[in-house]
Amino acid sequence: MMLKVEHIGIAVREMEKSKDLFSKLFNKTAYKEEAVESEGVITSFFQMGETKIELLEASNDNSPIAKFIQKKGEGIHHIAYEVEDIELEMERLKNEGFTLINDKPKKGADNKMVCFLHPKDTNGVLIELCQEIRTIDAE
Ligand SMILES: CC[C@H](C(=O)O)C(=O)SCCNC(=O)CCNC(=O)[C@H](O)C(C)(C)COP(=O)(O)OP(=O)(O)OC[C@H]1O[C@@H](n2cnc3c(N)ncnc32)[C@H](O)[C@@H]1OP(=O)(O)O
Ligand SMILES: [Co+2]
Repeated sequence: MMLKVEHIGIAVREMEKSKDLFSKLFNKTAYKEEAVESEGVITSFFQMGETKIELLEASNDNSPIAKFIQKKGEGIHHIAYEVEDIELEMERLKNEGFTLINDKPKKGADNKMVCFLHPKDTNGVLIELCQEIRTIDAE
């Protein structure tokens, strides 16, 4: 079951410049900056009540963020939903006919396991599912 919008991902060219911009806009600083090598991204998170804004800069030319910005420019990249049990949700969505981009959950940022649904099945919106990594899961 999808619990809430966990974060909205925004693709940016220059993290420092965008962090300053969003810090001014939100009147608060990012609570975390984290590189996710496997995704070719550097992320910065702003807590916005129940949800977050995730800024994403490409850390290499093969990054999906580099390709996105090259094609569409900076802007909203994805919507992430928090789920209770990511494997169960992936199974449900696969049975509903959605295309899973990764067939197993993978380590994301901010202590989450994540998976993505292809935007061709979701009205052109890249959807990310995330489940908090609970210590028991990590053992
Ligand atoms: C995991 C760390 C962090 C976290 O929160 O924990 C992140 O969020 S990391 C975020 C970056 N990682 C990803 O986005 C992984 C999932 N994305 C992908 O696998 C690709 O970007 C994919 C498959 C969505 C597109 O890759 P492809 O090589 O096929 O690129 P194309 O430009 O050819 O795109 C094909 C088609 O999809 C449209 N597209 C691409 N990206 C998006 C997007 N973000 N939102 C909406 N639509 C998107 C693109 O326009 C093409 O459509 P077409 O009609 O053919 O032009
Ligand atoms: Co994300």
